[in-house]
Amino acid sequence: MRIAVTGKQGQVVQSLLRRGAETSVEVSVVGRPEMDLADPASIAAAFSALRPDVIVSAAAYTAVDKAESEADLAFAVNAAGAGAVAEAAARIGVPVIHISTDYVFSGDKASAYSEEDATAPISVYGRSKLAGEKAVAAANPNHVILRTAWVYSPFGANFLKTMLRLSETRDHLGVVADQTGCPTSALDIADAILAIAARIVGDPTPSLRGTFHLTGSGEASWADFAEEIFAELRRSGGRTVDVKRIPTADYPTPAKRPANSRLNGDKLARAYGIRLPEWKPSMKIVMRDLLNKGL
Ligand SMILES: NC(=O)C1=CN([C@@H]2O[C@H](COP(=O)(O)OP(=O)(O)OC[C@H]3O[C@@H](n4cnc5c(N)ncnc54)[C@H](OP(=O)(O)O)[C@@H]3O)[C@@H](O)[C@H]2O)C=CC1
Ligand SMILES: Cc1cn([C@H]2C[C@H](O)[C@@H](COP(=O)(O)OP(=O)(O)O[C@H]3O[C@@H](C)C(=O)[C@@H](O)[C@H]3O)O2)c(=O)[nH]c1=O
Repeated sequence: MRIAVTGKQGQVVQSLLRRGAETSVEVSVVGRPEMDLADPASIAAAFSALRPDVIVSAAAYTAVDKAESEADLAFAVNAAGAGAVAEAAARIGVPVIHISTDYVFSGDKASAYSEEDATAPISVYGRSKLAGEKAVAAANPNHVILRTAWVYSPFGANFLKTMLRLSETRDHLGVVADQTGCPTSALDIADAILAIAARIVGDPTPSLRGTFHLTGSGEASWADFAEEIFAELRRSGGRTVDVKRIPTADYPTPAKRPANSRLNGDKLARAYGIRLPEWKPSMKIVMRDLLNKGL
């Protein structure tokens, strides 16, 4: 199977490359400077020569706070750009697997969000990603939209790596305890993408198409996540860092984040038999990878 994925250094694209190297799946990356999602003219041409079986749309403008002051760029990349990638897939007759986010929800619901729940993003990033979902669905009926959340990995920038970096200079950290979600390893996402791609290529079954939630199993607040990271750091002989559990109001940011980001993964489990592992063991795998590299 040949997969073309958008982006180069991103967490999901790097995880797919690692998994591709471990399997017989051929993963090609399509990204800047040759293909810029903010430049529609560069998108269509980028895929035809590769002749992929499936296109994975993993690149996005992901700077949640910066998006508040760069809305035009966030929408160009996450909405128009994502739509153009899905259109490129439709033109060459292949499915597109597009990655979206928990931030399409407001966070007001008391329990985990299902795919049927109403979207109501509270940030520019969330609104741009929701517009991207709609553009993808309109451009290519042969689509799988995977909403994931709180992604971490040995690659790129993420909360886990931020915590490890801060641990080098800080003994105490205030971390918000009233936002709840599902930490998700990009390596687990890559495994799921490969399994989904293998199923949909050549199988037109309608129940395999549409929007699905895909996150690590279990749940945590950002403070729980940080505490687990520092507990693992300590177990590995690293420094001790105390987490002060704080309310969101004590950590002001330009973008609002949902208080409840938990996603219910039952639909994906029913359609594909896929459920991601619990977040704690997956987190330990990623931490071991990072600590072995000396980060
Ligand atoms: N990170 C998270 O916590 C979450 C992410 N998601 C979604 O998952 C997907 C993957 O996220 P993740 O791997 O973390 O992303 P990263 O932030 O790690 O990487 C972003 C990727 O997008 C690429 N990119 C950004 N702008 C452009 C552009 N104008 N043209 C071409 N490529 C561009 C980057 O390119 P380059 O390689 O050149 O830097 C990079 O490869 C995204 O759709 C994101 O919205 C969903 C939920 C949570
Ligand atoms: C660094 C830091 C953050 N925080 C808080 C701020 C925020 O509420 C929360 C997470 O902060 P971050 O900015 O790292 O994460 P954020 O950029 O909001 O992460 C999001 O990224 C996008 C791309 C998504 O799609 C989401 O699923 C989600 O993963 O932790 C603290 O409380 N203390 C700290 O020291």
